[in-house]
Amino acid sequence: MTSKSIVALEGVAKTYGAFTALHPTDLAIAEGEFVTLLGPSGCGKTTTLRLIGGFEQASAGRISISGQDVTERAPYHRPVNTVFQDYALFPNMSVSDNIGYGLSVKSNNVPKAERAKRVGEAVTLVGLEGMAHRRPGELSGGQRQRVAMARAIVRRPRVLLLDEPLSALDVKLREGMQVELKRLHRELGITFLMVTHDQTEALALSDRIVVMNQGRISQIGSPIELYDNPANPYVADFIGGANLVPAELIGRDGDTAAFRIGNGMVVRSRRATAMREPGRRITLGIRPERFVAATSGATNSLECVIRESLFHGDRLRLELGLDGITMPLFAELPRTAVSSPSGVEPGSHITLLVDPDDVMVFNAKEDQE
Ligand SMILES: Nc1ncnc2c1ncn2[C@@H]1O[C@H](COP(=O)(O)OP(=O)(O)OP(=O)(O)O)[C@@H](O)[C@H]1O
Repeated sequence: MTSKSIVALEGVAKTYGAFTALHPTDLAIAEGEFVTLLGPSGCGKTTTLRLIGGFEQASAGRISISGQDVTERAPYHRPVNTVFQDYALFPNMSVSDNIGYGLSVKSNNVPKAERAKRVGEAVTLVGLEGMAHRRPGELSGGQRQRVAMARAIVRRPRVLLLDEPLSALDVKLREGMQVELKRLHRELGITFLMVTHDQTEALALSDRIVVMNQGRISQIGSPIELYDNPANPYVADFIGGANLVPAELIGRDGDTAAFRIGNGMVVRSRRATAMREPGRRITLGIRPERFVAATSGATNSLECVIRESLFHGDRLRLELGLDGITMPLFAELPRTAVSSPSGVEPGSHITLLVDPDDVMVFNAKEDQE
């Protein structure tokens, strides 16, 4: 753990009987960071959060918060607080009583006047002025979410744990609350650790994202690092999406390597500087939005058959067939890039080009990561 880490996991693992939900994991989170645990259902992100919160006991390893070993401590004796997915509000208590509850319990008995002051501040911070006397049943989903946030921050934890905090909200409200979360993080200056399976949310909010896969950390990085330089095909596909195509190295010309895909088509990449051995099998990654419509025969162009075209407002998402490649490829083009309506009819042909700087190259073995 570095001196600036506020949360540190060293070799932390969790097993349930014979099943390993979290393999031995190291993770260091700096004070004030907004870190997101991201991954598909079952990858171990909630387990990691619950281990830090103290709701699960680690099977191995050590968890430190603010430099203190809390591995054996109960949730209430850790300087963290959790916002739960379902908010877990008391239905018969007012908004202000819900928010102040944590301050009034025996182990954390804050004097009444101080309690009222802190609750008032929290109510203002989350924008619930005028609603302090309502019960949760008299609030909208977004307002209930704000109560849950206020209740978690009123105890002034060093670290706020957020378990899919926006998942109960509809899409429009979610976007609004994402802005709120970001603002709260900035104003409070405390460390946020959030779990989500929504990559857009993770990209929009986080200083760093921890991408998890099958109980292991697959990559940690800033949103830009993960999008621009994914370490493996799993991250490339999970963050932003990528066409992953098996390929074979033909040779290279200076900084540009040439690969064969499908029935002999050639794709060039400038992102494979170390690869020299012709015949080497790798996986190419091309993001759908990196394709541009081109004229036939251009360098690094692919002749594709349009299988399906989906209208996305200003963009079209095309499902494409390539000779000798069984799985479909996807391209996202500006609507204006496809001039005639018949150009997107299923069965019609299109030439797509990709810049060699945008062709990612992964070792084939990394497919498993
Ligand atoms: N109490 C438990 N007993 C047995 N297995 C469990 C228990 N809790 C979690 N698991 C298993 O551990 C794995 C990781 O679960 P976890 O809840 O951390 O996943 P997750 O990535 O948060 O997924 P989700 O987004 O669905 O919540 C899953 O396969 C899950 O079935």
